[in-house]
Amino acid sequence: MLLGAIADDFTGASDLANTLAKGGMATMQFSGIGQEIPACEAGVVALKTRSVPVADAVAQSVEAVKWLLDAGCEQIIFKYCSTFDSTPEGNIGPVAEALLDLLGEETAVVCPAFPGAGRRLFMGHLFVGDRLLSETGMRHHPLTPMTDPDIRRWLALQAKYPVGSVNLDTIRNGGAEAIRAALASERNEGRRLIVTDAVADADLMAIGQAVAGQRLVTGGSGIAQGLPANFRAQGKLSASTAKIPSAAGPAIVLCGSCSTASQNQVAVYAKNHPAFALDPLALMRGEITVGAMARWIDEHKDQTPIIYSTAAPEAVSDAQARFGRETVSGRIENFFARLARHLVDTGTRRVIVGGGETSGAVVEGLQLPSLQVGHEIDPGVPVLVGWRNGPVGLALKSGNFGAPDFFEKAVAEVGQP
Ligand SMILES: Nc1ncnc2c1ncn2[C@@H]1O[C@H](COP(=O)(O)OP(=O)(O)OP(=O)(O)O)[C@@H](O)[C@H]1O
Ligand SMILES: O=C(O)[C@@H](O)C(=O)CO
Repeated sequence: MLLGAIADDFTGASDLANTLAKGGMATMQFSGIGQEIPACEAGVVALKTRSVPVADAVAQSVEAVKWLLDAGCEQIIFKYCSTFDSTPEGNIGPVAEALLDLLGEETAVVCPAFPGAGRRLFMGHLFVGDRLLSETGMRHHPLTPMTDPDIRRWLALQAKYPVGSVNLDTIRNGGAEAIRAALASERNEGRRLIVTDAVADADLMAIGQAVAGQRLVTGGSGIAQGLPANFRAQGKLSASTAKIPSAAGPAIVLCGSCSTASQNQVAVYAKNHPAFALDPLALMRGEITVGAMARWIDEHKDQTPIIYSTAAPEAVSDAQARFGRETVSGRIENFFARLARHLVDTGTRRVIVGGGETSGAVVEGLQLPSLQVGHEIDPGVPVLVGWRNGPVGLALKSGNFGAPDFFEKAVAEVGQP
């Protein structure tokens, strides 16, 4: 393995794995660490550290990076959300600093930009589409409300070392060489985490070139766009990547995401497929069992049904107020995980999941330690293949990613070699 990465959630991991695979690296996604490592050039460890206490996030991240270094990785990516999901305490700053210390590096770029998904960083300010981050729904995120679009200021709250920046003028006027000089100048001023602008893929390619040989790079999946070329230039990549195995058989769509994009995607898919709305209140009362759900799915399996807990914000708040946020989330995630395991053990071979936490629960429920990464379905969402009594095809969709017809496309593409 040449390039190793840790991602702070599961859909984020497959987003990054997708970028590396598109860049021509044979890429694997790992659920946690410690498993046997199949032959690959890039490996992305999916963690669930976005919203855990700072000390846990740091400890898990350091442990995972040590594992990647033992596997031979020359460069490490710390992948976080393209909307910089974090609180004034962390976890992005403290994890990045712990990794700088571990790797013996003085600086690392900080670049959440992902222009393909509308996330652009200009003069240190993060935009989603044409709005500043703090003017989008992210302002009201239940766990990581993003109330300041100035990533330099937000990161400075979390970081113990001074924060620096490289702006777009430098990138556009001088390319990789100017970026390297600007990073060196920031380092000489004692600034260690360097917020680096990028509004287009070409900016990310230039930054990628500039950070060749640096041990740590941090950002959204966009920051990885320029990295495979560095390894290719050194003749380290194999010319051909192995095809992923096909996974033929019944498919199921499971959506636990309540994002605006997911609500629309569920509505579009439900027009042409059997759809079961999982009522959290009925689930809490024990009125819905995995067995009964599986029987309903079996009756409709020829039409690839969708099971979703996706609901409008008022319904989500109502369920949370009655039972507590953690309890409801945990019950729904646990239900999806057990359902997925039951279905896969009884013949389902393709599983499409909406939502980062939901995806983490399902992959852990299916006990899939390693996933091969195939082609892209929509920006940031690749086809994956794991192994549980044979190949299992998957797509793990981040809440806000994907076109309105994402689920239909995923059903058509997941399982294809
Ligand atoms: N109807 C509901 N009421 C209360 N909680 C719900 C409901 N439906 C889903 N949830 C919970 O909300 C959370 C949704 O998080 P998840 O990460 O899966 O989606 P997301 O936040 O849209 O995706 P991402 O993290 O990729 O942006 C899960 O913990 C899920 O169990
Ligand atoms: O970067 C993103 O937006 C996604 O990969 C993600 O992390 C969603 O949770």
